[in-house]
Amino acid sequence: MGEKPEWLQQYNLIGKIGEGTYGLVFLAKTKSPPNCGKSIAIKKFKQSKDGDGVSPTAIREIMLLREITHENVVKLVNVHINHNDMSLYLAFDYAEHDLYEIIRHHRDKGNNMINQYTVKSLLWQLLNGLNYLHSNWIIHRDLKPSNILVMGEGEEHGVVKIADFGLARIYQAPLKTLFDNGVVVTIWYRAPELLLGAKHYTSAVDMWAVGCIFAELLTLKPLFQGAEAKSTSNPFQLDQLDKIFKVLGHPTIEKWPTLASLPHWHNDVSHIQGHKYENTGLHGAVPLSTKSASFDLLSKMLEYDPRKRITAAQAIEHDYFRSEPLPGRNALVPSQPGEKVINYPTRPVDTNTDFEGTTSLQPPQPVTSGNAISGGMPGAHGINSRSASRPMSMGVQRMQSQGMAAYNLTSQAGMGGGMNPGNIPMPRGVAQPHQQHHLRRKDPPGTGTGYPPQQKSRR
Ligand SMILES: Nc1ncnc2c1ncn2[C@@H]1O[C@H](COP(=O)(O)OP(=O)(O)OP(=O)(O)O)[C@@H](O)[C@H]1O
Repeated sequence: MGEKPEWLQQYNLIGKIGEGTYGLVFLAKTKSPPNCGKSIAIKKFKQSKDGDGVSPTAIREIMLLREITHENVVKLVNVHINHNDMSLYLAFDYAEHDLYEIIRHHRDKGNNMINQYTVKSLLWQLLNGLNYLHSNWIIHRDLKPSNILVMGEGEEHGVVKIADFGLARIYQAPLKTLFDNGVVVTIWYRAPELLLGAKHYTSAVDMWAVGCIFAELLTLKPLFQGAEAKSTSNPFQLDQLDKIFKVLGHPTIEKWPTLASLPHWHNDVSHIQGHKYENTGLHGAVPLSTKSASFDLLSKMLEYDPRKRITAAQAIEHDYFRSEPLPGRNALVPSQPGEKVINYPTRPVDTNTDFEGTTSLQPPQPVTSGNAISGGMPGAHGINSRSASRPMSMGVQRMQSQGMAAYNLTSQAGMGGGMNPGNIPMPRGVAQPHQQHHLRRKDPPGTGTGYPPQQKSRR
């Protein structure tokens, strides 16, 4: 194990909490005031095989991410670059839960459905955060249940935080390279225009993913669970399209005029255009009345033509959110008086893994302090079944990290080994337009949205 980097000395490293596309995620606690004992999630980004460092483009993007401040977007609190190997560490506010685990918890309890109030509150806050990101010209591009975090006990209990935003752009540059590694990423939430070969991402791809997640919250099952084709440099995923068409029917040129210009629409004519899909309909896949506001909203999120797909700004104004039960800030409170509070499992922590990813860090220790952790950490003595069956076990292999060109940090004034965003205020309470700190990029008008007034009392 190497020397503990100097910047890390401000934290007590507790252990590993997860592993994703870009690297490992650790739980740490701040040592000194004012936030002594506060839980922090530190992401260590993988090095490329060549040991390349952080690219100038990545640095620029990260500088922008530091300015993101919204109640429904996870806060990037610190950036560290390890000069020895030019590896990158991002420190985020810690969230105890995520939608992947919440959905799994309900499924494991015998398909015990998530209550309507919780579904609506989770969805509204997800859209609220997304509206903020889109307003700042940030497209997430990899929205899925494990990237949608929910705060544990404390002042922000039950508040949704979007994670991993902007990272796809830093590490995945052009769409094509996503597939060049010959490994597989989750495609269940991928929009049809991307599956059909569209070269550019628009914010509509995120809205498609939200539609898939909405349906999954309602049914506890992924809506379009395609089998991923491996080792292809081609984003065309026939099985995933097949799953979509089985539910929604074929897209047509009449309804989606630019369809004909998408490369893969022509590539496999016999499969794509020739196949007949019988008895299709979204109503068969979700337990919603076709006349309900929820069905209307879901259909608008799963609109084939990305230009007609509902935007986040439009969605938060939809009638679904204006009818009972109204959405609230704490999505995890019981929806009815007398209803039982659900104790979602806390994240297990592997205390045997250090920042190098392998060595024994310290003897296993109970983790009880800190404001974001509730009810102890059942997995504090090693990874338990919860993390063992993270998305990897859903048959999804991980994409390897992209190479990062070496970057001479000394040329960047003020970018030392530790870069604290400093005094960006974190809004407390429900995000209001005036509380949102927009990025330097140009903001379109009318972008911020608070809860509808009648919802403010709900906790
Ligand atoms: N700020 C955070 N607080 C608590 N847990 C987090 C935080 N950010 C990420 N995690 C958790 O760490 C784990 C790994 O996250 P990561 O984003 O690296 O991968 P992923 O979302 O599972 O997959 P991918 O990176 O491939 O999209 C997930 O369980 C995720 O919910």
